Amino acid sequence: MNKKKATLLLADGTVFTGSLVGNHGTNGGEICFNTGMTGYQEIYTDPSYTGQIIVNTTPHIGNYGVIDEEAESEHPLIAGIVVNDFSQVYSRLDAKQSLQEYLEFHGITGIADVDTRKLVRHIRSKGAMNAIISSDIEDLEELKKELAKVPDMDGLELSSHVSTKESYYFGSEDAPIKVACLDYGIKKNILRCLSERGIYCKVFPAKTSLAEMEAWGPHAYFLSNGPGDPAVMEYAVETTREILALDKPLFGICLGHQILARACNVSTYKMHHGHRGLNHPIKNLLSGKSEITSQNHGFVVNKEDIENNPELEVTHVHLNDGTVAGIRLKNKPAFSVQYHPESSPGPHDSRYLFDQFISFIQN
Ligand SMILES: NC(=O)CC[C@H](N)C(=O)O
Repeated sequence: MNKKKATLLLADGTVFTGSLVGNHGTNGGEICFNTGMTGYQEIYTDPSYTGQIIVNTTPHIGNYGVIDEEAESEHPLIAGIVVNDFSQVYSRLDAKQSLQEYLEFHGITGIADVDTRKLVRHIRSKGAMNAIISSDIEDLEELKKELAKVPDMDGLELSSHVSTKESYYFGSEDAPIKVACLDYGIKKNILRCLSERGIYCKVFPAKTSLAEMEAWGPHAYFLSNGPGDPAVMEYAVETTREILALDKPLFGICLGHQILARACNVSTYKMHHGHRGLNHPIKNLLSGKSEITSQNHGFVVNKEDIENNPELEVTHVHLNDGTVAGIRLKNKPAFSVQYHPESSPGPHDSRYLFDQFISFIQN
């Protein structure tokens, strides 16, 4: 097969060449890598990756095609993909489409035949940075100019752009518990995990006022995952403070965890290259048990700020680097985790957190 050439240029000037996959074009974003061996479709459709170029460390991508049920949102919002061995053919009876067709349909540009081990080692040592993929522009000077236009993830607010425009319902209307979910870029599997446990969800746009959500009469609140920098989401922090004042149960995942922390005057900061994969070890400090978790974050909450805050407690730590992976409020039914108990993809070790949320609501 005749492959069209593509170029990947990193902000520090490093160049990789390979072949085009997906739609032809030029697109930039923050480059990051995910170490999961499965789940490319869920990863590409997770709204938290908006504006990011994803490098899959697992070499074989596309081999099982795509299937509607595995999309975590309606459209992939990623800025591109970088893979080693891209499979144009797929082997799965249920698959609807090839990954090539899917990426083309959604206008996503990617590059294959890249030495992804070398690239990942580079990102690991140099840290997160912007990059650009192009199948159209070969001139590096011209590509550098395009790359310079790509915004920095540090200080970027994206949630309000990816959030639902209108509120909607998820789950059974007859379910006994009503939870208001603030959509900062919510993954579908979170809604499935909640509704499977007897929760009727109403998903609200990121900037909905507390009064509008309270008018529905929810028993509890949920703060979703999402893209961008939590430090520039003052609107979400304000609403979260108002929710906390109600004393209703509150659960936050990933970006939602960072927002809850910020609402308690805890700062957040950008990590060197983040945590993205399906086998991140976490220790639950309350039970003493470890969990293998699914993760996708580039920002993290400040541990010292939590330790200096008498209202807060660190409940989970990341065993690779000691960063905070979970917190709770000591005097309120509010808690959050930096990782993904809904996984999809990933192990199900942390699903108990949804049950914990239910028990907070029932008590
Ligand atoms: N998955 C998420 O919610 C990501 C949160 C945030 N955008 C980060 O990168 O840290």
